[in-house]
Amino acid sequence: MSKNNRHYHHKSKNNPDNFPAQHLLINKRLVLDLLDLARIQRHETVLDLGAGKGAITFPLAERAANVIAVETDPEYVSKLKSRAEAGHMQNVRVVPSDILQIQLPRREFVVVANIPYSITTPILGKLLDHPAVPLQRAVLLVELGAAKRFTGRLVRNPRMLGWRMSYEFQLVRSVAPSNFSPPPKVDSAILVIRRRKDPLVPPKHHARFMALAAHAFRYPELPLPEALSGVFTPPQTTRLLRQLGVDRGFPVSRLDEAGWGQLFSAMLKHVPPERWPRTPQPGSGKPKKRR
Ligand SMILES: C[S@@+](CC[C@H](N)C(=O)[O-])C[C@H]1O[C@@H](n2cnc3c(N)ncnc32)[C@H](O)[C@@H]1O
Repeated sequence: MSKNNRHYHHKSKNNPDNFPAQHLLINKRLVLDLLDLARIQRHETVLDLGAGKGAITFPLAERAANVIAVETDPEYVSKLKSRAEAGHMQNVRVVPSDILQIQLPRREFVVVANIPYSITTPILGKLLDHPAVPLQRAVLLVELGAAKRFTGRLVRNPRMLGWRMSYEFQLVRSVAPSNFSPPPKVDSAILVIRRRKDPLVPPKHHARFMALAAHAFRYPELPLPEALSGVFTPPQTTRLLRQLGVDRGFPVSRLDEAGWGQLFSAMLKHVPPERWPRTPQPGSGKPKKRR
């Protein structure tokens, strides 16, 4: 082992905080369940984000055309590489990078991963913020609390709403800490994310929809008419509420994705563009210094 490797060995094993969230999967049945849920097809490219020693990577390689295993811990990276070489698995590519820095495939891909829980939202953001990213499905192990938030009936933030307009989220089941080594302190869950065949917002209008959602969620507790004030006129709001089948006190956070789809189409159709909420331009929030 080189000096460098020894250093990392020491870092990752004796001081796990340097590589957080190294809770490796030890239940092979659970790995197979994840692969079954992902319905991998022979021609597909699959990403394993936070590949560890390859508990998911190598079973994936038996089913998919290409597997991209992303891992930052150099000790695990070299383990992954030697295992792929020893098994003559030419369809496994090990990418020694931070998940948040990688370039995602330009062609359709799937993700199956036991991700580092500490960066769950940034990972989902990378995968789901831009509908042009060709993610088809993701089967993820995440913290149970996070899975509940992503699948809950109430949506209180525009980013999550944006994701849910293009993807369906399903909490399949909870997973006990005993399935990992070392066991995490929290319960986990299998979260499945599937791209909608018909997105509720056409990708070309995504930025416009996000501006409307940001406007409406300024105060997530507000009833719908107040949340939409400044966009729809009072008579338009009355018609919209009737169309959605809700009353004037209905909180904006309770509107479901289909309701948001209707609301957004109504805006495009009936509201003149000068009243559509604008996405703030970078830097536009700060007043310019006077010379
Ligand atoms: C929960 S473990 C899962 C390991 C393996 N997939 C398994 O199930 O046994 C998460 C892995 O992600 C790696 N990791 C943590 N942060 C990362 C990051 N920002 N980019 C890439 N890998 C990361 C850790 O080193 C760890 O191996």
